[in-house]
Amino acid sequence: MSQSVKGATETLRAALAVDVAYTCGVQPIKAEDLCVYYKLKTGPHGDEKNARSINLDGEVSEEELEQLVAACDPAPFGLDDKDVLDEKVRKAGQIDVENFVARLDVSAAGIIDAIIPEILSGEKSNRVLRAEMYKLNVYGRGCFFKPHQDTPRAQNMIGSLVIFFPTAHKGGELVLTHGEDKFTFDSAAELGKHKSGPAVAYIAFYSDTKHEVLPVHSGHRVTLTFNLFVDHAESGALVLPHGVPTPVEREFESGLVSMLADQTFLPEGGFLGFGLAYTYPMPTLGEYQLPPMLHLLKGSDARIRTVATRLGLPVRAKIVYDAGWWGDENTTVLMDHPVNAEWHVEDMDERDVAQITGEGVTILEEPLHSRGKQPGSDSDPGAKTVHEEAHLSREETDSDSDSGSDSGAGAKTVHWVTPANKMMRISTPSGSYFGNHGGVNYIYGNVALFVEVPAVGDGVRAKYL
Ligand SMILES: O=C(O)CCC(=O)C(=O)O
Ligand SMILES: [Fe+2]
Repeated sequence: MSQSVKGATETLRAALAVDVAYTCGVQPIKAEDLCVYYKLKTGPHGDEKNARSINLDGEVSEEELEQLVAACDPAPFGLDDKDVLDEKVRKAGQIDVENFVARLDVSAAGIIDAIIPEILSGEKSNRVLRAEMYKLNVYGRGCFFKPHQDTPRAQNMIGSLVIFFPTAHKGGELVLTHGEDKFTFDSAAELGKHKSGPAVAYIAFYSDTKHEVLPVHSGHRVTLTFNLFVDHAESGALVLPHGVPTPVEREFESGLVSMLADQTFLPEGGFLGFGLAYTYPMPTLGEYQLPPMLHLLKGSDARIRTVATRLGLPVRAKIVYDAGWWGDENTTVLMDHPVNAEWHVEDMDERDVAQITGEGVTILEEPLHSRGKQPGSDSDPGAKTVHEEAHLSREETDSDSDSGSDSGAGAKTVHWVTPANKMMRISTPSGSYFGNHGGVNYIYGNVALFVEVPAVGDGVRAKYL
C-alpha cells in the first residue's frame, strides 16, 4: 500500500473518531407544562382509581412528592425476555404511560428540534424523528440504575430521550459510555444554573450506548423517558445529503478523494469496508428484510454514507456474522437479511446453509484479522490492526455473474478502514441480554458499510485522473 493510501486511511479513521453519542441541554418551557396528572393506586377496598395532579417545579412539597412515589410501581430491568425486579441492579419507581398524563409536549416545546441535528447527524433529508413516551420514573434517595443498554423495540428505534423535571435533588447523574468516551450529565446542576423561569433538562442518546444512573443522595429526581424512532417519507428514496459540509465531513471527504486520486489504490475497483461504531436493532424471529439501513445510521456511521453519497460513490450495508461453525474457524459472513436467530449450530442442516448462502450473501474469502477481539482494548495488540484487504466475492458485486463463485475468481478487494471486529454469532441468538425492559424480539447487531470504489478512470473516479 502506498504512503498516500496509508495517510488517507488515517485521515478517514481520524474523521470517524470524532463522534458523540448524545445531545443534551436545558429547555425553557411554560410553567403549566410542569404539570403531571397521575392515577392513584386502587385503595385497599377496591375503590375506584382517582387521579391527582402535581406541579413538578422546584417548589413542589415533600408531601406531594411522597404521594407521587406512592402511586409508583418498582421499576424492573430487562433480562432476556423477562422484566426482573432486583434492587441491586435498579432501584426506582415508575408509572406506566396508561396511568399518567404529562402536559409537556416535547415537539411543541422545541426539544425534538433541538436534538434532531445530533441524533439525525445533521442531515434531515426525508427522515423524521418520532418520540414515543415510555415511562415516568421517580428516583428518590438511594435510587439508581446500573449500566445497561436500552432494549431495542423496533428496527427503526434509534435513541432514548430523558426529560428531567426541576425538582430539587442531589446526585442521580446519568453516565454514558461510548467506546473510550465517558460523559456525565448532572441534570440537577444544569437546571440549577438556569435562573430565568421554568425549564426542564433533557438528554437524547443512541439507545445502544451503555448508560447508568448514579445514586440519588437527596431529594427526588423525576423523569419522563421516551423511545426515539426514525421514520421516513413514503418514497423510501434517500434524499441526497444537502447543506454545508461540516469540517469533519470535509476531512473525511479529503481522505476519500486522495484514495480515488491514487492510481495504485484498488486499480481494478473494489470496496472500502467500515466496521461501524454503533450497533443496530435486528429482529430475532420471523421473516425479515433488513430495513433501509442507510436511513438509520447513527453518529459517525452516518458520516460515511453522507460523504460517499455526496461524492457519488454507492454505499451498501451488510450485517456481519461470525459463522465459525462453517467448516473454517474464521468464516465471516456478510448478509443483507438478519438470520433467524432461532437457528442453532446443532440444528443447522444443509437446507439452512443453502438458505444462508443464497442471494445477497457474501462470504469473506479472507477472514477478518481482528475477529472476536474487543475494539480499542490496549492489552490486545491485534485489536487495533485492521486486516487491510479481504475479498468480497463476486456474487455480491455483480448481480449478473453466476452465484457459485467461491473460487475467488473475479472477487473484489475490500480495503478495511475500520475493522468489523465485533460480530454477531449465528450460534448464540440472544445470549444474556440486559436492557431496560424484558424482550428479545430485537437484539443489537453489527453492521459493516461498503463504499464502492470504481476502477481507475471509471465512473466518478474518471475526474481524479
Ligand atoms: O433516568 C435516566 O437518566 C435514564 C433512565 C434509563 O436509563 C432507563 O429508564 O432506561
Ligand atoms: Fe436506560
